[in-house]
Amino acid sequence: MPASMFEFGLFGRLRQNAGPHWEHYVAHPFLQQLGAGTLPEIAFRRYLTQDYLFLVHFARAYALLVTKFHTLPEIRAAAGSLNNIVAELPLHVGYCAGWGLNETQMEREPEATETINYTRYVLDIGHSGDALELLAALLPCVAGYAEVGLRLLADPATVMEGNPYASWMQNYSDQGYLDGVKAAIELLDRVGQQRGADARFDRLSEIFTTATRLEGAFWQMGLNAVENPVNAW
Ligand SMILES: Cc1ncc(C[n+]2csc(CCO)c2C)c(N)n1
Repeated sequence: MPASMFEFGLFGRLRQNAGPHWEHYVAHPFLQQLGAGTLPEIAFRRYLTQDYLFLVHFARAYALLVTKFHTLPEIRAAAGSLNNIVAELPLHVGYCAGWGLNETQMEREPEATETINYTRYVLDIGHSGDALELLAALLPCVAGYAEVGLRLLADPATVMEGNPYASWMQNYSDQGYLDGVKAAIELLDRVGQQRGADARFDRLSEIFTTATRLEGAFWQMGLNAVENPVNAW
């Protein structure tokens, strides 16, 4: 995927306006350790079990987006993303199975405050705003992980061989996933043109930047489990 995918259009402007919060998200120390293969397993387990719960609520947010559209191409695009999220879950279930955790146990894991903050924020934007505001809340998640995956693969400090997190990295640089991201960025542009994004940019940017900050906090939640394993499991 060319870098221009992330740098132009409405997404590019929102990303740019998020400034250091975006950089903190896509180059977080959690990711540097993950790429090097040195991330403590407890940090990754904390992240991944919470991400399972996160994705369940994110699927709900995409279902909400479907209801906000009135044309079949848009409905198809939102439903496609919903399907992609559901498709992402086997990766989580597979990792957790390796640690003796089955899906029922994952469902029962108490939600961390970081998970509640992020998912309920997005759902609140979805309930109180229109499709464009909801897309601004969803895009840091959808497109940010593509940037994360591509950066990790391009980083000379990344080690693939023997890295227990290699399949996680591959998942987010897979061509099928990147095609979905391109479609999501284009959908944001189209909906933005229809619904007056220029006049609403400040509010859209506030939403996008808040979701970006919540992504940074989500990685940090994983790292915090190293210092505080009592609350981690
Ligand atoms: C905290 C958190 N943020 C982003 C993603 C990545 N992600 C979630 S839904 C989705 C769309 C599927 O096309 C993507 C890429 C994640 N797993 N966890």
